Amino acid sequence: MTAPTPGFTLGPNSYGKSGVRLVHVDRDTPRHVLRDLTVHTALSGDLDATHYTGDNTGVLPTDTQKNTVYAFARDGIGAVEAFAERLARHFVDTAPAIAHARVRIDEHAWTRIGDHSFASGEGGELRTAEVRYGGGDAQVAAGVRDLLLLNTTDSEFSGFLADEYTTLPATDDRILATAVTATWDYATAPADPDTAFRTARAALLDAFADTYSLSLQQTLYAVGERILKAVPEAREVRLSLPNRHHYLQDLGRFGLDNPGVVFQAGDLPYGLIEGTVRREAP
Ligand SMILES: O=c1[nH]c(=O)c2[nH]c(=O)[nH]c2[nH]1
Repeated sequence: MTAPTPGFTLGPNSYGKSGVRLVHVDRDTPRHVLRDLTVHTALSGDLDATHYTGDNTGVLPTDTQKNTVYAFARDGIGAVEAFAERLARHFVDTAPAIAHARVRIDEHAWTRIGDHSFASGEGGELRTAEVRYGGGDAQVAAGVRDLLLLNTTDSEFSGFLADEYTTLPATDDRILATAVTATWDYATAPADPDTAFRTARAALLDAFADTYSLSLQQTLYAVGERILKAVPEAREVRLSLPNRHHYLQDLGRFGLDNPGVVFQAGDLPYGLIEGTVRREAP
């Protein structure tokens, strides 16, 4: 379809429902299982008409997309990656104008405190999944967001470039703290996405805990490499690591020493260290 006004054209576009809040209770046994998800859908395809003329023939409403999330949840959810893929395939395979679907899911953790009682997960960590489907194989990614990690020692930062604006002192012992966002793409979908997720998360934690860090960049690489080693299906890991600075407080004013005991947790600004670690073709 041609654009209504010569000289202008529609660029890439998508539409969907963001923030679909879904809570699922499995009551099959007295020990209930609680799942708490936020689902985001984004569809694209042959949608020139709605943009150019308001002809909505090909538009599957975002309200319908939201309803589909709830209807599909009635059968159970399973791994978030699998649930996202079910939805993505449905939208593309049933809506004629829709050629591509991206479904993202954030899973909110609840900690069991009884058969039907739960407490909120610590630190607000989310498990994330993202599926892109355009016919053929789905592309599946998994990850975590806001996973708070902190090492009280085994972290240095020195030897950096210094110019006339540099005031940062070199340190051979600092707190290293971050809120990890990590996403790993699967080259082939793992047979058991929950096990793959747990393996990747454990590798991430181990790498953070046992890497003697000379920079957060070095830690980023170590974490990414450890995930790729632990999960053979993972092809690439993308990491975003805010440096949650902790400032040693000068207690000399009060006649007190401070051998790495009392810190101010910084807020803004923060360093943001981001990078991708890839598996090379053999
Ligand atoms: O691990 C670090 N990497 C940096 O690039 C950086 N820059 C900075 O001021 N502190 C740090 N820490």
